[in-house]
Amino acid sequence: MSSLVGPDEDDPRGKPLVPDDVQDAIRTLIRWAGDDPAREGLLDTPSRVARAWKEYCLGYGEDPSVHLSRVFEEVGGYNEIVLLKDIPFQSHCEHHMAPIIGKAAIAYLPTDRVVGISKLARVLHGFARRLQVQERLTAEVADCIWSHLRPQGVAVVIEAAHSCMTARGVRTPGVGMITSRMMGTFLDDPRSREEVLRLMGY
Ligand SMILES: Nc1nc2c(ncn2[C@@H]2O[C@H](COP(=O)(O)OP(=O)(O)OP(=O)(O)O)[C@@H](O)[C@H]2O)c(=O)[nH]1
Ligand SMILES: [Zn+2]
Repeated sequence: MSSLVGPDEDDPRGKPLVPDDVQDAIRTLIRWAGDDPAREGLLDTPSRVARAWKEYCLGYGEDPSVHLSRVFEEVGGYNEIVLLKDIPFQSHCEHHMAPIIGKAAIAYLPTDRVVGISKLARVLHGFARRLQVQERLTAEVADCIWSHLRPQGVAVVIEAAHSCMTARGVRTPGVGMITSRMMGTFLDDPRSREEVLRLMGY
């Protein structure tokens, strides 16, 4: 029986098997789009597409907050903004399942503990590798850091291009969507907010 979780033991490259009904669904889509799923070039496409989608959606298999469980408390009393900016990410919009490609800036004002900076990017990717709207992605990243790190403030700004607007529909290339979520100090204190936005380059 085929399974999406285990490796394909017949395949030396260990690719996961794709269930027949998933492949059939992609064949139906190819046919509906106007091509012949039985032609040679498309024979392996259904399993490739399915595996690609499993990879785009890896976030469903993880709890991004686990990345924030390892904290460092010996930071020499550092209590200023920590900012990771220009973090590239990819997601897919839940309306069209089309790529969202952008960058994020994630900042927090620590209380008594910090996390390894790579973990902020891991949290972002954990939520981005799902079907999303940009507003929810922004909120989920900020809320996760807020509730698991308990800092004085969190600021997340995401800027992205939506392929559903550039490659189809309104077909307006070059347009960017910006979303932000400010929490704690960055929400309450205009000067902290200004400072973090300036450091982010906005
Ligand atoms: N707010 C928000 N809207 C999004 C996001 N991603 C895609 N959309 C929009 O979702 C909307 C879906 O609108 P619908 O009218 O249901 O779908 P549609 O007929 O395909 O719309 P068009 O894209 O205008 O052709 C579109 O306006 C998209 O631009 C997102 O992350 N946030
Ligand atoms: Zn879309």
